[in-house]
Amino acid sequence: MLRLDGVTVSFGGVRALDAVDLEVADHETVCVLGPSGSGKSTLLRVVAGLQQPDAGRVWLAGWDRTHVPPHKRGVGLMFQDHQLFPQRDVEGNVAFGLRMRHAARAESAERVTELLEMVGLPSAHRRAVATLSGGEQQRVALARALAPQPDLLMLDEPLGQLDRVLRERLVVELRALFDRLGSTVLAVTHDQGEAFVLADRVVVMNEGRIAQAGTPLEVWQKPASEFVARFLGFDNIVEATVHGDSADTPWGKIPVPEGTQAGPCKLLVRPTGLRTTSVEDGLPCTVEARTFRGGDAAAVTLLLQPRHGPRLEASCALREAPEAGTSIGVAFDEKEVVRIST
Ligand SMILES: Nc1ncnc2c1ncn2[C@@H]1O[C@H](COP(=O)(O)OP(=O)(O)OP(=O)(O)O)[C@@H](O)[C@H]1O
Repeated sequence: MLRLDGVTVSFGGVRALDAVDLEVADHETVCVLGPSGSGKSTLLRVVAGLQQPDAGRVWLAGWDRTHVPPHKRGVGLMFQDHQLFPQRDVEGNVAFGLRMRHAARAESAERVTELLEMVGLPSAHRRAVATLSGGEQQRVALARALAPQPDLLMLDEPLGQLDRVLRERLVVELRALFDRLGSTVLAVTHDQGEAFVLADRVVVMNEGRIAQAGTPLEVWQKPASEFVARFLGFDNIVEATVHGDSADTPWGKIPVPEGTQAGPCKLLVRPTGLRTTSVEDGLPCTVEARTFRGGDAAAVTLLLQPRHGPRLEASCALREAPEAGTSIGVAFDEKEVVRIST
C-alpha cells in the first residue's frame, strides 16, 4: 500500500528525515514511535503530500505519488491539532468526507451515528464544535477521518488529549474497528502502550532515522539498540562481557540465556528479571525508593542501590515489596537478561 524509498527532508541544518525506507502492507497497522523531534510528523506529512521530500520517493498502491497533490492521494488524515470546521455542527464535520464522495444521505447518517457511538459521543450530532471540550473535539476529528474509509488512514497522536480511561477503551475499539474495516493505518504516537495495542508493526524513530521496526513483541523482547531499550523505558543497561552462560558486569557475574553471543556488549536486565533474596544470597542492595504502580498485579517498582554497580530498577508484587531503606539481596533471572548490540 505504501512504500518510502530513501526519503530525506531537511529544514536548514536539521535532517528531519534521513534516507527513510518504509513499507506498509495492505490492511496493516503501523505505529511510528519516537521522542519529540525525531521526525514522526514530518514522515506523515511527506506521505500525505503536505511536505515535499528533498530526495527519495513515495509510492502508494504501486504508483509513484511523490509529486501528486494531497487531495489526489486517497489518504485520510487526522492531525494533532484536529482542525474541525467551526461553522458546521458535529454531524456536518463527521459527514464531510462522505459528502465529498457523494454518499447517499441515509448511508451517511447511519455511518455518522455508528462512528459517534464508537468515539463515545452518541448524541452529539447537533452540537456546535465550539461547545466541545478539547478531548471531545479530538474524538470528532477521529470520527471524521474514519468516515470515508480511505485507502490509507494516517493518524497523528489520535488519542493525544484524552484521559487514560478513555484512551485505553478507544485504543482497543480502534484496533477492532481497523480489523473489521480492513483499514491500512499509519499512526504516530509517543505512547508505547498505545502503539503496542494498536500496531501490527511498530517503527521506532531517532533523529530522522528508523532505529528499529518489528512487531511489538519483537521490539519489546529484543530492542535493537540502547536507544530503543531506553525509549521503551528500560534503564538497567550496562557494559558487559559475555563468556558462555554468564557475563561480567559492574554488578558482578550474572547469568545470560543459553546461546547468547560471546564478547563485549551492552546487556539489559528487565525489572522483572530481579528477584529479592537474603543479603547473603544475592547482590547486596539498599532499597532507595518504592513506587506503587497499581495495575492487575498490584505491582511495585523498587529503585535499588547495589553495593557496586549502577542503580537497578526492579519490579515486584506489593505483598513481597521491601520497605525503603531496607537492605536486601537480589538474584538475576537469565530469561530476562538481553544482549543488545550497541
Ligand atoms: N517546518 C519546519 N521548519 C523547520 N524545522 C522543522 C519544521 N518541521 C519540523 N522541523 C524540525 O524537524 C525535526 C522533526 O520534526 P517533527 O515534527 O517531524 O518531529 P516529531 O517526531 O513529530 O515531534 P513531536 O513528537 O514533538 O511532534 C525537528 O527538529 C523539528 O524542529
